[in-house]
Amino acid sequence: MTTSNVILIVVVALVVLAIAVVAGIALRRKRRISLGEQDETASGSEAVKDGGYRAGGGISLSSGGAGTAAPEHPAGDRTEVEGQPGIGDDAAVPRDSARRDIVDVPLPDQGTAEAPPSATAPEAPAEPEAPAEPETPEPRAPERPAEPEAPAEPEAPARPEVPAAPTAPPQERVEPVPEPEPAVAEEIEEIEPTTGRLERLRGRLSRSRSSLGQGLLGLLGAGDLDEDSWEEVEDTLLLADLGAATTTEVIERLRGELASRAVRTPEQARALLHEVLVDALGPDMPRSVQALPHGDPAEGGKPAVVLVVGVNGTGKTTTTGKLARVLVADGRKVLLGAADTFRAAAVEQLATWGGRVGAEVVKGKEGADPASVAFESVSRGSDTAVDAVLVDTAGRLHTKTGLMDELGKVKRVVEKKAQVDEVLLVLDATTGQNGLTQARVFSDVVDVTGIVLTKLDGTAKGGIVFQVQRELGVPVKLVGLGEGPDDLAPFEPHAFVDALLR
Ligand SMILES: Nc1nc2c(ncn2[C@@H]2O[C@H](COP(=O)(O)OP(=O)(O)OP(=O)(O)O)[C@@H](O)[C@H]2O)c(=O)[nH]1
Repeated sequence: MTTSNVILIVVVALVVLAIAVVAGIALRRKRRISLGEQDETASGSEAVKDGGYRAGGGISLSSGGAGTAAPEHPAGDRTEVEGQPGIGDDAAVPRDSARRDIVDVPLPDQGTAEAPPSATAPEAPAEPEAPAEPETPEPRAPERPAEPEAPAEPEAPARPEVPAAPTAPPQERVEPVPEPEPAVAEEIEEIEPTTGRLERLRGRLSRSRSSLGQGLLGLLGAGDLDEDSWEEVEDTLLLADLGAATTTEVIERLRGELASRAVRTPEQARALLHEVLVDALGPDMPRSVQALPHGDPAEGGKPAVVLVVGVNGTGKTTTTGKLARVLVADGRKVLLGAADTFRAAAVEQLATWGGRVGAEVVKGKEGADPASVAFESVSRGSDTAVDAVLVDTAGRLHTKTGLMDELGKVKRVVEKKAQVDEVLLVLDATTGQNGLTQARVFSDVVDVTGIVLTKLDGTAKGGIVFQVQRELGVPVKLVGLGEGPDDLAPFEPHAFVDALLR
């Protein structure tokens, strides 16, 4: 072999080696996204919006449409339908798959005497059948025995929903409620304007902001994103309670967009993250609270009816009181129905809220039938031409079939008198996944139309907002950000994400 041949072979070998090295680097670059270098000229990036928590308006109020229907589910799939979902449990089950419907479980009680809506209402004849269970709810603890899960065959037809004759009373038996006391004319407090509340309360989200917002920005802005980094992003989202399905969706979008948009700077990453998170919050979902009357009540219009439901201690009474303040601040006349008859203190608590804004409160005796209190509240509200009747119901464990049936009955009885415009489910954001399980059961029983997520000021898991909407297909309409009387804010996806990423 000549010297020139040897040189040729060496040169060829070096060229092949160089090609291999260049190809390897190129491949590796493709898998990594570098955000470390400043590259202001990178194309496709959008101007970074200032991350201010700006709530454009106050709490949006509207009149209910004809019949209150649960909103369409925004996601194609619904995950984790039974029990406690686990991390990584993303088996998709269609939302409309068969589910146990608690409303359809017939109650054994057969009494049908309607509570007279007012002293002048005609006496309702009681049906001869004896009630199979006491109508009066027992005190909260111990709960009354749960009714059988499955309907007993022979009892199914014994409870028609439609009265036999036009003059017949509603089929639900409700007990009379004493005449309501006139509103206590206390000094009416000054109420904070509803506009800009999210801005004012932004700091209350600091725990979620540091764990979710800052955590994500730290990861995305730190530099090269390899597989380990993406796993950390995933963990951050899961720990903030976004849920498996939303987490997967967010990560897939982030990966795709980061690659295709040539995002290079932390600011660009922040803008992208903002966009992806807002989109995951369904910014177009209807979020106005349907608490405005149908026509002018002074001229025969009907008041709006809002039911406030949820498990014990989530903040129902507080939210009812806060919402009353929002309405009064909007110049509305409000009546509060204290249908939480389990706990005398709850009635007094609501009466205090009512007194502070000059709203009449309809109360039942402790242990009275909550359906009759709700019915009387709506009757009284119509008679006194209020704009909105807000009915606070007792906290009930979603696992207690009897209590859930009772809630279904409250709604059905109210519907004999007026359309229920809004059913607000109050969820405690600090309870995480358990809140979702509750939400599903309540949705089945009373067609929840809006979520109020309370105690967001006390949790690092603000991501529950994403999951709750996805799972239920019901918009979060209001958020509770403190115990103060005006610490209730409208939920606005843009402002919320701004606050998280600031
Ligand atoms: N930090 C914080 N506390 C809240 C919020 N909303 C309600 N709370 C507190 O939660 C506690 C329970 O509130 P309630 O309104 O009594 O709850 P409830 O659901 O009516 O309770 P039950 O009638 O027992 O079912 C009270 O101490 C409230 O001040 C909130 O947004 N943030």
